[in-house]
Amino acid sequence: MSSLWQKISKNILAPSQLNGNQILDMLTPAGRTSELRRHAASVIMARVQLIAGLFAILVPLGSIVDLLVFDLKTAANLVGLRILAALVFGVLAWPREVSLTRPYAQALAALLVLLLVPSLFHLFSADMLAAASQTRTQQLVTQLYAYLPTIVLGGLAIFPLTAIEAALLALPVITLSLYGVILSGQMTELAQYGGMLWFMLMMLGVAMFSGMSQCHYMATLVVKAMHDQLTGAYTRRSGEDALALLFRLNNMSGKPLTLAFIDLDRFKSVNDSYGHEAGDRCLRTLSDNIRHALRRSDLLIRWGGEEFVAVLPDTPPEYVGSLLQRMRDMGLGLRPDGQPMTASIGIASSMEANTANWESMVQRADQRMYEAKQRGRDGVVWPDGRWQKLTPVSQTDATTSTAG
Ligand SMILES: Nc1nc2c(ncn2[C@@H]2O[C@H](COP(=O)(O)OP(=O)(O)OP(=O)(O)O)[C@@H](O)[C@H]2O)c(=O)[nH]1
Repeated sequence: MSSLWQKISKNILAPSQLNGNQILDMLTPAGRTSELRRHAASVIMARVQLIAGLFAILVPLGSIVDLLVFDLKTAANLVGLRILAALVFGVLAWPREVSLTRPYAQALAALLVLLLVPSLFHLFSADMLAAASQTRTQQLVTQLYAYLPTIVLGGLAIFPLTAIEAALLALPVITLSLYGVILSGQMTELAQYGGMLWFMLMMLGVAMFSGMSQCHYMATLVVKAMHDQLTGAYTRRSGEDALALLFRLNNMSGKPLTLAFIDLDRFKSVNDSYGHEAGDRCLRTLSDNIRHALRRSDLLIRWGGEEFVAVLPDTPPEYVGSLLQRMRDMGLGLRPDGQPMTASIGIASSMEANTANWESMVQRADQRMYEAKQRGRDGVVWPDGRWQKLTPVSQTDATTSTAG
């Protein structure tokens, strides 16, 4: 058993360089970050809408086959079912607002409806089709209808789903399909019945593997695209998206959102005197230290070269004092000459008058940071215009000893 596991880990897992956490992430969505969840939701929703749009057109067109192959009553019933299905597909394909609070649940619900429509179609038509299948052509078309749920399971393969999600979504499809088969009395012989089930499970297996590898690929891409390579903070672009979302969410719930615009002081001199590599190390240390001081719910965005924006949801400006205290206790890191790095900080709050959007918040925080520079650096300018020195001279030595 242990040699089998060794072979699997050496030949299957190792080449793809997956660690335990990544494998777990492909099995269950439990550990997904909110940004990954949001991204997966938008991919799933876009694909559901695309397929539903196609089906809304193609499903009614299939009526031609029904009218050519079956008697008028059966064909009319099938056309009725097709129109109903096309309507549901049309509703699914209709452009809609993405849920702000639960986009992932919304996407999975839409996907479940997409999967259930063909399965229900099969369930409601199976009995009627079995009774109406007299000729060879009719039997052939009926058999094709019986493969609908299997095709649906195969279609799951295009969605970035974890193994457990794919299995749970497949469960109602398989159950309805088997129920339809039993109901129609088409496949009473065990061999045929089992063969059908086996085929469905194979399709599900393929869909699970495809979904899992898409999950892994998506996670790798999202992390790479959203985070700055050097500092690990959010990139400006992904940070703006996250900030826009947090602004809306905090506004909706009436909670305050606070921004701290942080700009390293006299950073050019580090590059000029010690080189770009040393400057990069300082930026990494600064980012690590700020992130350590932040809470899990806060974001750090690298806004530009040595400028960072800390986004603090559900935080009134007066609570930012404790963040600054933590940053002060930890220090921002040391310059190559051993001196503590300092920063100028501007604070802005969503609770200030005339704060229509996040852009105006960033603009205010930026202006206040600039003001902090002009007032001597190493300090904070608050929304009420108050100026506060960040590292009192008497504490500089203590900061030096704990920093970096
Ligand atoms: N090493 C390194 N330097 C960078 C990076 N991005 C921007 N910089 C440098 O950051 C420096 C910013 O300098 P300035 O805008 O003049 O600001 P400053 O020297 O920090 O002075 P004040 O902001 O006025 O305190 C420039 O020398 C940039 O080249 C980076 O990714 N790595």
